[in-house]
Amino acid sequence: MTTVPILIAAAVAVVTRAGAASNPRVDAYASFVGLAAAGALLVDFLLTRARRDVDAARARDAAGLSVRVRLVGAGDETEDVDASQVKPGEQVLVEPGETIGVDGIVTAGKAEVVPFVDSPAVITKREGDAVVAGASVVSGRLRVRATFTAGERAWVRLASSPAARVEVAAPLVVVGRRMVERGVPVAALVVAGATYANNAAWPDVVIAACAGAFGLSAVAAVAASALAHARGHVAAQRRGIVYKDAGAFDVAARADVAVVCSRGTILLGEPEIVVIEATPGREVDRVLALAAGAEMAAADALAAAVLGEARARGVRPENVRSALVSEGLGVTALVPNGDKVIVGSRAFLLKEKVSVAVSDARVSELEAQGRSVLLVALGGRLVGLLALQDGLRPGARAAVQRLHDARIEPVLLSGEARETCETIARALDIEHVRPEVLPSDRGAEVRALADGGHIIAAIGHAASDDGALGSADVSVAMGAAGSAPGEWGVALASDDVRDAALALTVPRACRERAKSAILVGGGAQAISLLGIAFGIAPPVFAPVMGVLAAACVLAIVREPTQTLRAPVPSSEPTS
Ligand SMILES: Nc1ncnc2c1ncn2[C@@H]1O[C@H](COP(=O)(O)OP(=O)(O)OP(=O)(O)O)[C@@H](O)[C@H]1O
Ligand SMILES: [Zn+2]
Repeated sequence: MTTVPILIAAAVAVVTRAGAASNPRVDAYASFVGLAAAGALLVDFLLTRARRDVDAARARDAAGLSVRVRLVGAGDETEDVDASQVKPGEQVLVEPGETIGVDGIVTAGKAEVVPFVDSPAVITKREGDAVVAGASVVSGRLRVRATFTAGERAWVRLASSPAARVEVAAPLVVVGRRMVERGVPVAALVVAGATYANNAAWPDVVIAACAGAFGLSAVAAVAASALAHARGHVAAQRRGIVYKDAGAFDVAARADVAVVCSRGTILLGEPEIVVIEATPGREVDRVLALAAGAEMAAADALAAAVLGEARARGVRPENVRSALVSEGLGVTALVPNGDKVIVGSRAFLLKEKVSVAVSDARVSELEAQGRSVLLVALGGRLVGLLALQDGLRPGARAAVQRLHDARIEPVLLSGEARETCETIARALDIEHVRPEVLPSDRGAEVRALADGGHIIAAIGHAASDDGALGSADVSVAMGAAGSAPGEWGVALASDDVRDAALALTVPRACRERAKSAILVGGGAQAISLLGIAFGIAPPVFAPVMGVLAAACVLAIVREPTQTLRAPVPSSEPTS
């Protein structure tokens, strides 16, 4: 973008000097050529130097993945090979102290794993979980079936092919680059036309056109915006955040609403029974026995809590048959004498035509404390209730704060009762809740949020929250890095909701800085173009402005944002 005008201007300078009637302005031509060449070289040097941190980080990432792995052969014997030689579908064994060399799904074993290179966390991985190359086993042993290998591994996928890099393929950068490419000839023509209209001699016209087309400011602006994207991507990767492609990075950067799925995302997903009550004339143990009998058919966290409580109290679950689970509502079953037992939400009991009015006040009270209430009915009558309390996950509050700071509106989406949801939301400083949404309705609920012209991100777990994740503009799937991509725009190697927030706020901050750089550089380009076209500024104004603009835009994108630099506490109080 800068070389052609310099070469043309140099040719003009040489020709006019050699000309019989030597042009008195040839010195001015020469100084433009000299300054333009020096400016272009200087800016190129500055850009290369500014990129060094990104290049170094990527080289480190790639190096961290070149490890030896134990490939499992046909007869279960293992063979030491280079990680890059493993093919998708093959299995590797990973033992304590070893790095997992491929992305994959755990097929056997259980281990404590550092989920990604440089991660401060240790999380448990077991059969069915996804792991990402670069993770390492602390204790235990894993067998992993490779999903992605060599240059397709999550950690290096976007860096290994130059065209796929976020800083090359990000829409903002692509548009900037195109504007520069198309703008240069236009600028040359405009300046040539304006100068010619002023009756200037032909060498003056050409030199002015070259100065007008000398797009150093614009080139620097686009390079700086690309650098902002590259830095954002590297910084996110340092937190175990994997973007599917540059497009996902861009949508994450533009999302202004984050739908947060509650259980397992901001709640621990380990509810405990804190209250069991029986209606007059009934026994608490009987209520628990009935609930536990029915819950044997359910497989979620609430069911696990009920069964755990029964076991802890030595209560034998009622012997039930024909159990029927209604997702997001409750369970029904038949006790031996044929009476129907119903365990579930207030809405579920109403649907099953059980009168719950007597418990309304108590249910509200418990829900106002943020508890989930399960009502228990037998033979069409309410017999008792259970209340469960789930803790907030470490970092939930910090994650919400981060979203607010980045002007991303968090929305809590949950199957829980309104009161319960609002209490949890209040504890986290979330204003908007979408309570009592059945799992099958979550996709529609997410789409409805997008109707206001918002760009919606959803944060949750791949298995339990796929309804919400699948309908968002960009989905952040926790703990999913290494699994088959294509499904989720963003996959986290960690299971930390703070990283989920960073997956949105980091690209957003980078995109903002990239935009500022384009504005500043573009503005400088316009000023030098107009100044030269109207004969207000001499041609050398263009390279001088270009160097200044380059210094400015590099400063704009240099500092990592606070979100990137702030040390993340490894734990915070959970209540
Ligand atoms: N196993 C169960 N037994 C009885 N009732 C249940 C059960 N599972 C869910 N429910 C009822 O359905 C409501 C919503 O549950 P759902 O599974 O949709 O949400 P959740 O898993 O509690 O949390 P999240 O909002 O993150 O999805 C619960 O509050 C409860 O009343
Ligand atoms: Zn807000």
